[in-house]
Amino acid sequence: MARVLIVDDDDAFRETLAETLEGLGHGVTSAASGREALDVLSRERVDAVFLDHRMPGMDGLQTLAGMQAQLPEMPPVIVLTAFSSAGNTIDAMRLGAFDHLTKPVTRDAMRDVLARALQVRAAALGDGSAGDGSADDGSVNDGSVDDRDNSDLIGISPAMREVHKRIGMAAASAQPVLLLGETGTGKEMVARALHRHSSRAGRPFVALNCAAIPKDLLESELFGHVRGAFTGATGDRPGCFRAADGGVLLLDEIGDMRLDVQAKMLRALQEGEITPLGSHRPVKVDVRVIAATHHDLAAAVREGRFREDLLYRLDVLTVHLPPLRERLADILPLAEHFLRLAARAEGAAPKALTADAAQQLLRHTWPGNVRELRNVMARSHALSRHAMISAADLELGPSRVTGADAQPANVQPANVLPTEWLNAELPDVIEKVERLMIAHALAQANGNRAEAARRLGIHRQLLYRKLTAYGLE
Ligand SMILES: Nc1ncnc2c1ncn2[C@@H]1O[C@H](COP(=O)(O)OP(=O)(O)OP(=O)(O)O)[C@@H](O)[C@H]1O
Repeated sequence: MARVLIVDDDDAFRETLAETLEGLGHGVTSAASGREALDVLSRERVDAVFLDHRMPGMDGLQTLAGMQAQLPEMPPVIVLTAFSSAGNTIDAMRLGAFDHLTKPVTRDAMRDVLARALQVRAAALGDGSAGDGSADDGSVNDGSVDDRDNSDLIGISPAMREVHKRIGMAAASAQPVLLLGETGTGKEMVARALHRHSSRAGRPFVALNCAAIPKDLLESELFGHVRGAFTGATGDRPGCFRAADGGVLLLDEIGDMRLDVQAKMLRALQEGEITPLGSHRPVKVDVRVIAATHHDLAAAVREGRFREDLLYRLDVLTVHLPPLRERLADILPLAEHFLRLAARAEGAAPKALTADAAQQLLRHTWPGNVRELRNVMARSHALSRHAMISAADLELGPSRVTGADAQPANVQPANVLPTEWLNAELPDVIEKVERLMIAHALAQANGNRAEAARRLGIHRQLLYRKLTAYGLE
C-alpha cells in the first residue's frame, strides 16, 4: 500500500479520486490547497501526489515549485488539468512533474500512472513501502476551467501531447537536444518553445541552418573568425556560438555538416570552448545546443558521413516530431489557427472552412507538413472572395491528395469522408468526421475506450457522450 496525496480544491473531485485510489488499495491524504499540500508534505511521508493544476491562490505549478524547493526527495507528482495546453504541459514537466494528465482520469489510467510513479519512487528510496497519515479535508471555491494559454505551439493529438511533455522535461536540463522530424513538422518552433520555457529564456536564441550556408563558410558562421583569417575576412566576426552565449543555438540540418566542422562541434560541446578561424586562442562559451535534422543520423554514421561520437553527444534528449499525416487530430485546429493568423495579418475577420475544404485537409498527405498547411491557409485566406473557404480555394492538387506512395499507413482517405457529404453543411460534416475518427480510433485501440480517447486527444467522458450521441456503443 502506498500513501497518495490528492491536492485539489474541488471536494467532489477529491472524494472520487480518493475512492478510486482506496479501491486500488492505497492510503489517501487529501489537501484542498497548495499550502495545505506543502504542510502535509513537511510532516508526512507521501509516495505519490495527484496535483490539480488550476486552484485559487497557489496554483498547481506554484505548489510544484514549492515542493521542489522544500523537499529533498520530492515524491512523483502527477499534475491533473481540465484542459491541457502546450504551455501548461511543458511548464509542469519542466518543474519536475512525473506526468501530466487530462481530467477526468480513468481508473485504468490512474492505476497505470501510479504503478510507474511508485516504481520510480521505490528506486529513489531503495524501497517501495508507504508511510501513514491522516486525511485532511477542506474546500475552496472551484477554479474549474483551465484557460488555454497563448502558446503558439498548436496540437492536441496524443503524439503532440508527448512532444509537449518532452519539451518540458528537456527544458529543465542543460543537455543538448536532438529534434528529429520531416521538414516543416515544427522543429524550429519546438526549439523556440524549449528556449522560452527554459532558464535561458532571457538570453539569446540563435538559429543556423547548416544546409543553407556554403560549406566553406559554415565554420566561420559557427565559430567566427578574426580579421585576415581568409581572403575577404576584412574584420572580426563573432560567429553563432558567441552570439548565442548564455542562450540556445539551434543547428538545423546538422546532418549536412562537413566532417571537419563536426570535429570542431564536438570539441565545442565537450569543452565548452571554440576557436575562431585564424585565431589560436580558444574562447569559453556557455551555449545549449539544439540540433535538428530530417536525416537518419544513425545511417549517416554507418555511411561515414556523420561522426558517431558527435551523434552520442547530441543524442541525449531526443524529441521526435511526427509528420502531420500521422496526427490527424491536429490538422483542423492548426488550419483554424493559421486562418486566425492570416486574418490578423490582413486586419480582417477570420474565414471559416466549408465541409469539403475540411475534408480535403484531412485527406491530404502533407509532404510539406505544418509549413505546407500554413502556406495553404494563408494563400486561400487571401484568395477566397467569401467568408467561407471552399475546397477549390485550397488549390490542393489531386495528385498530392492521393499519391499511392504518399498514403500514410494508418489513414484510408476514401473512408474519411464520402463524396456525397461534399455539399453538406459544415456542422453536419464535422459530426461525420468525428464519428469516423472515433470509430477509427476505437478500431485501432481494439475497442479499448480509454486508449481510443487518448488517441483522439479527448477526455474519456467526452468520448462516452459522443459514443452515445452517435450510437457507437
Ligand atoms: N505545432 C505548431 N503550431 C503552430 N505552428 C506550427 C506548429 N508546427 C509548425 N508550425 C509552423 O509551421 C512552419 C514550419 O515549422 P518549423 O520551421 O518549425 O519546421 P521545421 O521542422 O523546423 O522545418 P525544416 O526542417 O524545414 O527547417 C512554421 O511557420 C511554424 O510556425
